[in-house]
Formats: sequence, C-alpha cells, structure tokens
Amino acid sequence: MSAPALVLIGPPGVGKSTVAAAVAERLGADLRDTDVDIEVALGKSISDVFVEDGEEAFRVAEAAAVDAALQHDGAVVCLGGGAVMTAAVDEGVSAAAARGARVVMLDVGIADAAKRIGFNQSRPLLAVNPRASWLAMMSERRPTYERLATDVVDTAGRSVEDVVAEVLAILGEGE
Ligand SMILES: Nc1ncnc2c1ncn2[C@@H]1O[C@H](COP(=O)(O)OP(=O)(O)O)[C@@H](O)[C@H]1O
Ligand SMILES: O=C(O)C1=C[C@@H](OP(=O)(O)O)[C@@H](O)[C@H](O)C1
Ligand SMILES: [Mg+2]
Repeated sequence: MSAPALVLIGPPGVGKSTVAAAVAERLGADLRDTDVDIEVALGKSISDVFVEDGEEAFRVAEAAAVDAALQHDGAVVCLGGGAVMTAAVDEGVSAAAARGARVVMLDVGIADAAKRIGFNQSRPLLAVNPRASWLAMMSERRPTYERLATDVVDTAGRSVEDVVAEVLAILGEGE
C-alpha cells in the first residue's frame, strides 16, 4: 500500500513548506506542497482563489489536492494549515498514518509565528486582526493537529536546520 514518508501539519507560519522542502531534498524524495498543487491546478495564487472564488471553493480544491498527494508513495507532503479541518482531509491523513506515514505537527507560539510570517497580506485568513485571528484559529485547530500527529516538534526559538534535523531523526534518517 502506498503512503507518503512524511505529512507535515500545523498552523500557518510554523515553517511547514520550508521544512518540507529541506527534508525532501535531504531524502531525495518527491515534495508535494498542496498549496502549490492547488495554485497549479487552478492557475492562480492562493490569495486570488480566496478573493475570486471564496474559501469554500478553496477547501474543495484543497481536499482534492491532499487526496492526490496522500497517494504519492514515499513523498514528503506538506499541507496548508487549515486543511485538516475538512473532514475528508482529517480522515485521509489518519488513513495515511495507518499505512505507515509519519504525521508530524510543527508547533509554534504566537511570538515566533508573528516574526516568521510578519502577518502580511499573503495569508488571506490572517489579513484582518492577524494576532487575534491566529490565536483563535490555533485554539480551534490545536486538538485536531494533536490528535492526528504521530509526532510533535516544537519549533519555537529554533533554526530551520535544527527542526529539519529533528524531523529527519523521526524518520530514522539522522545525521
Ligand atoms: N524554525 C524556524 N525558525 C525561524 N524561521 C523559520 C523557521 N521555520 C520557518 N521559518 C521561516 O518562517 C517563514 C514561514 O514559513 P513557511 O514554510 O511558509 O510556513 P508554513 O508553510 O507553515 O506557513 C519562512 O520565511 C521561513 O523561512
Ligand atoms: O491556515 C489556513 O487556513 C491556510 C494556510 C495556508 O497555508 P500555510 O499553512 O502553509 O501558510 C494556505 O493553505 C491558506 O492561506 C489557508
Ligand atoms: Mg506552507
């Protein structure tokens, strides 16, 4: 049964896309960042999808992109922060874990998240009142992230390289 090697979940700005790219390179594995897959499939940026088509349309496209990525054997898969709140995605990630994928939650607090993403315009859900929105989003999502995760990596105050090394160790690919 095919399964990705790794599925990265966690809030926006925690470093999923950055860490996934580095881990995939180190493993020589295929990288599937589902936000990139959605942009290719719809031919526009995530921000434009939200503005022109709305969040509901984005979540439909996202569920399809995640479903395809979770069938990609041996891949390093990186989800958008809100993906697991869609029931089909939640079930798909659980099923991938049952087939052997490691599901790693990257965790972070508000202080580091704010520094990393600068709370700028590129994440449409955080465009208005970014700090309060991030905190509310995190309290709603945290139980789902923690339930799905086979492993949790705290990224607060750590370099990208440090986080990548811990994720590689979880995969049994230490230095
Ligand atoms: N451990 C880290 N320490 C400091 N900055 C980080 C760390 N991980 C990622 N970053 C930076 O945070 C920003 C957001 O990362 P990104 O990979 O886009 O997050 P996500 O995909 O989770 O939204 C990037 O500029 C990245 O370089
Ligand atoms: O948290 C969310 O709902 C979202 C997170 C984003 O991805 P990142 O988590 O990679 O920033 C992107 O999928 C979209 O803007 C919605
Ligand atoms: Mg990302």
